[in-house]
Amino acid sequence: MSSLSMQPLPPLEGNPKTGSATNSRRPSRSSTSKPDPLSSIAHASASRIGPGAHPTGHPASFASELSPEENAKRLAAYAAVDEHVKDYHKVLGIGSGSTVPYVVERLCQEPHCNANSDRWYVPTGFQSKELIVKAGLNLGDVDQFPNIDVTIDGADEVDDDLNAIKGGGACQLREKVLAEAATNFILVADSRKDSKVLGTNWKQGVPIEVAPFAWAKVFQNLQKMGCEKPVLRMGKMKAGPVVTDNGNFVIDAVFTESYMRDPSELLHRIKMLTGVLEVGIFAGMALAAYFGYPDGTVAVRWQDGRRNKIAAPSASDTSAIV
Ligand SMILES: O=C(CO)[C@H](O)[C@H](O)COP(=O)(O)O
Repeated sequence: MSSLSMQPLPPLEGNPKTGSATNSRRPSRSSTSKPDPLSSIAHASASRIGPGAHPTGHPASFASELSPEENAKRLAAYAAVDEHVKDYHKVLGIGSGSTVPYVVERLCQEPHCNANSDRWYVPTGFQSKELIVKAGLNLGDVDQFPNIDVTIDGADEVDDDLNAIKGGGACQLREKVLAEAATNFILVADSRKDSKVLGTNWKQGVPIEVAPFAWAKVFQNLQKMGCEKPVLRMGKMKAGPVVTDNGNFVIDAVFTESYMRDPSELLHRIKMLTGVLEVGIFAGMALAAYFGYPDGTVAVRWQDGRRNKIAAPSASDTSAIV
């Protein structure tokens, strides 16, 4: 994961105890009225939605400063938003990782920003919640919006059939719920994630979210399935394992190529292990995947096998989208 997604973010405004975000510009209700079920949600303020909002934290002139890899992520994200988000879409799912900030960035630009005042954004975890709140967008949750128009998310690797490995950021449980809830689930990534068979470039294994007390049993069962060396993912700058946004552990499990050639079967076998909450194999879920290339082009692969390429924007186009 790039440092972009790992930048420490300032705390949310709002109730410091609950961590709930509030927008001070929202009209206040009288104290006699019923509690507002949406009071913990950051409401968009027209003045905060628009080209000025930069969820990535970059100033407006950052385009020329991006590395080719970062620019590739940005182009993929922009192309996906431009092709799949329509003004009439009122609920969007926002994924996790270092590519997704560019999705939010695009959504805060003309013409997309014009639809933001009555659109709800559902995050896949802490990071995307912060992106949504900091951009001044309406924050929702999947229990309010079990049907999402479009979810756009990153990927660790995508195979020829658009099966994906996700969970490099340990968000796969919420990511899968939002992928399933979406009418259209779209992946965005740089070209390094584009592969024929899962496990070719992503060597870390399949991320598996497990109930903490069950991790050793799942570990043992993964070994019985043929995973030689499952790894309990450990925290960085923290003693002990990574704890997900849902309070669980993650095991990364490498499987042989023959397993990886049938990701659907592998997903179902792992999911059946007691103690497993979700598996970072997204089989047959994505409608399309957008891969940005360092030369400025974007390759698009579709669920039905179609492929197309979006040409690199000209210098004038690039300045227009910043
Ligand atoms: O699945 C994820 C987090 O759980 C991410 O979407 C995935 O790791 C891709 O991240 P990035 O865009 O930083 O490469």
